[in-house]
Amino acid sequence: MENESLWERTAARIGGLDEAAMAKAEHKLDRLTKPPGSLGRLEELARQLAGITGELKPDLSNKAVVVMAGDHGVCAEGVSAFPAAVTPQMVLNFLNGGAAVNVLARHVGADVVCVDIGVNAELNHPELLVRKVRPGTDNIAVGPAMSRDEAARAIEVGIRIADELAERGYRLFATGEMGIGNTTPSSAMLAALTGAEAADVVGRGTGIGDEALSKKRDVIRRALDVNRPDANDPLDVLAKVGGFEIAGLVGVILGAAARRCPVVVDGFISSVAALAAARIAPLAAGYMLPSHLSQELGHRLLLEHIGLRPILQMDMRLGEGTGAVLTFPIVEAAVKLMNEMATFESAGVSEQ
Ligand SMILES: O=C(O)c1ccc[n+]([C@@H]2O[C@H](COP(=O)([O-])O)[C@@H](O)[C@H]2O)c1
Ligand SMILES: Cc1cc2nc[nH]c2cc1C
Repeated sequence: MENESLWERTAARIGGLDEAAMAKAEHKLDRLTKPPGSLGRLEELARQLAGITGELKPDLSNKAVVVMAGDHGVCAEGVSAFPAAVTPQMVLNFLNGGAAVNVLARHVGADVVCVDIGVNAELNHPELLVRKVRPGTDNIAVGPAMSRDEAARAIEVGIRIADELAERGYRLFATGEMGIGNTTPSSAMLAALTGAEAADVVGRGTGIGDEALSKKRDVIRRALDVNRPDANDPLDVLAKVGGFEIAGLVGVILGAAARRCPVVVDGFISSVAALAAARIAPLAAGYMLPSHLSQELGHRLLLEHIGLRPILQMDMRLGEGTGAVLTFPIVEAAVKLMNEMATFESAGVSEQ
């Protein structure tokens, strides 16, 4: 429709997985020199990647992790173990290549794309994508994080970045984020979207103690009470109790799915973005690849709601896209196995 915005048009463009390519992948996997199904989740991944890309041999070697950074007004309530000033400091760390995600990205041959979508500082660096919607959200404990229009704009920032990266040849994406305080809006969104009890989905984030944890639970209850987000309207939930980097990642996921590119979903915050993306466009879930199970309380439940089964369990809870980047080699290995292994016929191995 002509009057539809970019995010609505993008969501509408997302199609189902390519069933014919998945059937071909299944047939191919069953001809390889191994007992049927014996490569377990790797076979599942190979099939899904065929369904996503429509190819049995997709070239996924150009990989990027998009790290969206934003600040949160709710930090004023004392919900994090770290001060908000760490957000811009960590953005500079990403740009200087010194953060965990940089090390892991170098290790697996992926690029880190850092985006300022809502950091409360003026940051300049030749490699920083400055797409600031506003320097930080408002405090969700007293009112909405942002306007509906800002939420839509933040989603569209993510869509445009996925588009630009796909134009530059990137084919495999990972979600990453940085934002002191962002486990609070993430838990609020999770409770709002699923109806889960706040107490069951609020964790320790960067490592708060018992006192701050009970304050954080109270802040989330107040945020839901004051804002009354509409569970059936994901944009309303994002605007009222979300964050700019979360909305930006919704856009990255929708943009990647619309271009038939796989996107590996990182930890708790990224998974909340994935849940919101799946509520906006249910078919987008097919383009998501799981990564790890975060230690953050509520992540297991969250992944169950999206239908993602984590591949790794490393007791991580860092964010930045670290778990997703660590999963890249497994994703690439799945494609290689399907294409480089000998078949029973070619290797002269008896099947029975
Ligand atoms: O990805 C996760 O599962 C995860 C779990 C806990 C914390 N984090 C990171 O820690 C920050 C948010 O924690 P907090 O305590 O400030 O809300 C933010 O920068 C996230 O990237 C990330
Ligand atoms: C140091 C630090 C690094 C991070 N990376 C992602 N979230 C983070 C939070 C903190 C506090």
